[in-house]
Amino acid sequence: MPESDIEQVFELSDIVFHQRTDAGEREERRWRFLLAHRVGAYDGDRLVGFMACLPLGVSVPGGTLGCSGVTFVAVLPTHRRRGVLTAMMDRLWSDTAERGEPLAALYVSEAAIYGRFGFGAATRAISMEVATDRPLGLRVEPDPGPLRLISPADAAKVVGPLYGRATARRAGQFLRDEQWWAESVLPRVDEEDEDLTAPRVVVLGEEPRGYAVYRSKQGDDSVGVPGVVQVVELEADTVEAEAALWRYLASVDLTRRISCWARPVDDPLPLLAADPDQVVVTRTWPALWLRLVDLESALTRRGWARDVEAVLEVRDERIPANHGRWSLRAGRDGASCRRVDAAPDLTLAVRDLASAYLGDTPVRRLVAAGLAVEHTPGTAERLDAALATPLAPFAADQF
Ligand SMILES: CC(=O)SCCNC(=O)CCNC(=O)[C@H](O)C(C)(C)COP(=O)(O)OP(=O)(O)OC[C@H]1O[C@@H](n2cnc3c(N)ncnc32)[C@H](O)[C@@H]1OP(=O)(O)O
Repeated sequence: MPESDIEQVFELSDIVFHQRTDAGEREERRWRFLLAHRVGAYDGDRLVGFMACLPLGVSVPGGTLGCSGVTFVAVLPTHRRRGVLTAMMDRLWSDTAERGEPLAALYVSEAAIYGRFGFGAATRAISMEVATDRPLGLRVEPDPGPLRLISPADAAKVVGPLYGRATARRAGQFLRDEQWWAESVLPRVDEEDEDLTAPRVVVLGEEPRGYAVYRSKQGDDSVGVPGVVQVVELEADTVEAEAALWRYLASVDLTRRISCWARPVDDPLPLLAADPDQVVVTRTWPALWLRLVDLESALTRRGWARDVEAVLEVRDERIPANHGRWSLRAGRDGASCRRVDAAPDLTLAVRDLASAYLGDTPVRRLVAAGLAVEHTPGTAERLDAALATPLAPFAADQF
């Protein structure tokens, strides 16, 4: 879709998402569309469908892979249920193959939409609330290093390497450049809640060992509304550094609550809290949805924790190049994956393989649910051991 049609995208998305994007906001949001591969569907000259595919890199066990970050999917209400989204998805598969991106990922508006296109929920996130009307007691000694607030403009330089290390440790994280830090992680205004302050970046240690990005909101005691610290992200090299950052966030004056929209399911804070009632996990939700667009490449270019050999029969109704039987030989020294006619050890749909790919959903659970069929007993267990990751997969970035 040509750049000159970006204005039409705003008109389309305002209708579809029931919003009004004024001229200033359009200017601020343009960067994403300029960065993206844009797929448009037209009726005459009129844009009736749109999808933005951001050229991203995502961490997988042992490395990073090219990944199309699909966002702003919209079809005019007058043109829905005629196959416009389906046609745009088909275009995405051929484009990503050309660009050499083996993966695509998205966040859903409605969970029922994307399974049919081969996407599976591949990471989960938790939302947490921390009561900070009293001191936050922790069961480890926080890192005593100095804390300093830095300008968001310096974030990429100062904490970028820390984020890079966190990305290498945990699958599902997206690579960032300076533009991504500035526009996506640290935009001045929060699109969801304009009462939140601009983001603050607090850094622990002269040689940074951890950082947190947060916004805050003034409370109103006269009506019993507490001031809130909203954590955007927090990364640290050690649990002591993590504890120091939580203690700081819990001690911000004139606030009585920390709210976190998305944290990894293995976030240590609920375990660290001396009073577990102070830290409440309010929700666990399927977060990033993944699509293995190039199955062979996706399977051979991730690291494997253990040796495994199996013939996988993968059902993929949308991408014929993936559909069929694959002999997977994987282990710590690498992996190969080639087409075979041999009898399968395990049969599953590509969307379910995507859910297992970053180590989130165990294949054994898919078998127990009747979504994968184990022809050779023990295959699911061996696959799970090989797919396992030390940390739960998680993406801090939303797009
Ligand atoms: C990653 C993101 O950007 S999430 C944001 C997604 N966008 C929205 O929710 C905005 C509002 N909705 C829309 O713009 C459109 O309805 C879309 C994009 C969800 C669907 O576009 P359409 O062109 O209508 O989809 P299309 O006609 O290709 O439908 C394909 C299949 O998906 C199904 N489908 C489409 N939307 C939905 C839905 N909301 N829930 C369940 N199934 C759905 C269709 O029924 C169809 O199935 P079928 O072939 O068995 O009949």
